[in-house]
Amino acid sequence: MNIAVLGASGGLGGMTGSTCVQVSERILIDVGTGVSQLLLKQMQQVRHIFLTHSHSDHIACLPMLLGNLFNVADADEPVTVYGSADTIAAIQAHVFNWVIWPDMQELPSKAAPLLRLQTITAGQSIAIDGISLTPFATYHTVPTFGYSICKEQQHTVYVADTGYASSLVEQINQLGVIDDIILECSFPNELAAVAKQSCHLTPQLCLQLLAELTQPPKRVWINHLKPDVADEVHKQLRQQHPPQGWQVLL
Ligand SMILES: Nc1ncnc2c1ncn2[C@@H]1O[C@@H]2COP(=O)(O)O[C@H]2[C@H]1O
Repeated sequence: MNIAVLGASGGLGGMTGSTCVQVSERILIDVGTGVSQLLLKQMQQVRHIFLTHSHSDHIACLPMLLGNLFNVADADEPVTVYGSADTIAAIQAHVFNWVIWPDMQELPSKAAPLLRLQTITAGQSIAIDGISLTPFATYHTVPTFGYSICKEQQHTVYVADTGYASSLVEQINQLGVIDDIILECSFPNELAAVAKQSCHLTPQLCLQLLAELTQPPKRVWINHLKPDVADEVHKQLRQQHPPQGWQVLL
């Protein structure tokens, strides 16, 4: 996998920070607390941020990351934040509202802003620096995108937060040959009811989803374990064996 998962936890207090995936020096998916793995100079290189959804474990550090870009990004090379219409509307209303954080779409000036918010739709590919990112809908409590990422002849699918749904299986089956899939597994099997209610996966549901993929991914990476139940999820993942195995991202 030629992509760095800087934050693989589904919350706070885990082995790593919360969700942040570095696709390249300039491209991130989500800005959870895992972004703090980057040095200041590395943060200042980021210009494209793809959001999966509006939950705070995925956007918590977005305002402060933009703060670090204030003196380096400019109208010639602004920061673009991409997301579904729902996600963009949520961060506009609840983050960049001058109360939680200044609206950086108006700074340093409305004419030449630091930040652009760009709505994207499922199936719409965005190409940046030879890398293509295509969102698809997952099954979660708020509208959520996973991303199909094609980079250097490698196809990685970052599934993001999701529960089990046959519609998700169909979506992934349409993505073609997958080298690496990054799948969430938030709760242990005995919390299946909580997983169902909050639209997340358990080890059993991960196995079921993988078994239903028509072209099995070459490698499976698991993330987004909830910190308070992570030990049990680890144990259950070790006891179950999809054909290609799976690795838990820390
Ligand atoms: N009924 C529920 N619906 C949604 N989220 C819930 C519920 N119960 C607990 N939660 C927690 O709230 C969290 C919100 O972020 P997540 O979706 O990552 O994970 C969710 C769960 O850990």
